[in-house]
Amino acid sequence: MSTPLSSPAQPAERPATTPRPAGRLVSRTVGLDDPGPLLDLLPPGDAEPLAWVRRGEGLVGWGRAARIRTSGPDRFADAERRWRELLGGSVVRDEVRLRGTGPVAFGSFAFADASASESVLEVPETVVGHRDGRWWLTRTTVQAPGARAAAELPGPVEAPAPHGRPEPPRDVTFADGSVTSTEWELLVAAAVARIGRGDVDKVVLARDLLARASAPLDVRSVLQRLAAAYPATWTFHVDGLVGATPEMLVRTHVRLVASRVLAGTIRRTGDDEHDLALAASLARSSKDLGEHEYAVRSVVEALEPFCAGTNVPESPFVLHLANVMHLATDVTGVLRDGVSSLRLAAALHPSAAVCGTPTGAAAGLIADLEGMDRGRYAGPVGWLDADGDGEWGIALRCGQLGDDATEVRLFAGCGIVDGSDPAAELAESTAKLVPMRDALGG
Ligand SMILES: C=C(O[C@@H]1C=C(C(=O)O)C=C[C@H]1O)C(=O)O
Repeated sequence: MSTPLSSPAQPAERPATTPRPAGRLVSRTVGLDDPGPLLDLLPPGDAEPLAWVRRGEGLVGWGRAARIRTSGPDRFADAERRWRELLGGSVVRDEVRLRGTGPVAFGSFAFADASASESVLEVPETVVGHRDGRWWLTRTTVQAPGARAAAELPGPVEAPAPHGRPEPPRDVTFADGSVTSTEWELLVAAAVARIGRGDVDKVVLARDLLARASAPLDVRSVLQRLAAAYPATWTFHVDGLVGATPEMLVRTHVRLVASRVLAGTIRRTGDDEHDLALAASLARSSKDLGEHEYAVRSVVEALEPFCAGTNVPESPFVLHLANVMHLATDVTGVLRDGVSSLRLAAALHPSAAVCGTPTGAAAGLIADLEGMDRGRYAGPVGWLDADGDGEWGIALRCGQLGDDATEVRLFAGCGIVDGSDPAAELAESTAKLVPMRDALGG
């Protein structure tokens, strides 16, 4: 957890790569009986547990077998190359052979090329996974060069057991981040003016909020609350970035690829009947449909070069979450050949859902207007396996813990198009902060 809470806009003054851990990766996966809810298995003592869970399925991990840190414009390619290097000469015994078995790396990548935040791939010592009625445990070690790997495959371990309830966050207070609400509305107005001048068609502007707790937060409690309140999302924690995202940038399994695109949002009122009427109006809103179309197009255009065919539904559906509803489109495709999920995430990032259209001009406008480093917010977060398959969500509805875990920097952003109203966008961003605020008890 080394990401600073302050947000310098200049690039990191460190080499783009750090030396990889030398040695041979040795990994073994065995089947398990139902060990209980995945998030309950995370051990209390581990300050950096790893999680990727939706509706009780997914992966959790702890302990560290290896860590890859990188930054800059080549962060995706660099991380992937070093993951491949680590796997070169590895010894893997996988007795389960499902999606997510064998050695896996959890990852989180910075939004911007120039970000001061590092991007990471974390290879845990222990992973417990659950999918389609099966459970498994993977143990991974990186052995010193020259060790006799076959003789040292990690042996069977005790089945993991649920731990007691983690301490909930206490006395959390919230303060403005880089800009106040009023200042942010002015930034939105400035963005609308730039759209009016024809500089961009759409730009996604974000703001941050600082949460402070009176004692270090137990991230397991935040994860459990998020997962309970937002079951349709992917609840994640990687290297201090914790959240529950509804948006799947890209998921691959063998040659199938899928992406869930979200753009176009309306707040929920809590009154079901009224919310249904709002959902219908969202599905007819030309502003939201236009904003959504930009996002879908950016994903399809980025995927097409890798696909033998894609399937794009003609119109979006409305995804209902506890705090907001989104226009959503599930894009699917068949991949041409062995392209990894991380390579695809790199090609899709940043989609118009979190950056804008056209991408380059929107990214420039974000850098000009936002006045903060997004860190790993709105970057890809997820996991990949030894075959390159994996799941990469967009890190939304999340916060970055500070070094001592008493501070969390929360983020939320909104797509701005011609005619966007600053007050309405501020209200939308406030609604998008609700999952993390509630999980922190605020
Ligand atoms: C940028 C965020 O959300 C994105 C923007 C949306 C919008 O503007 O309608 C909807 C979903 C996400 O793609 C965020 O939650 O911070």
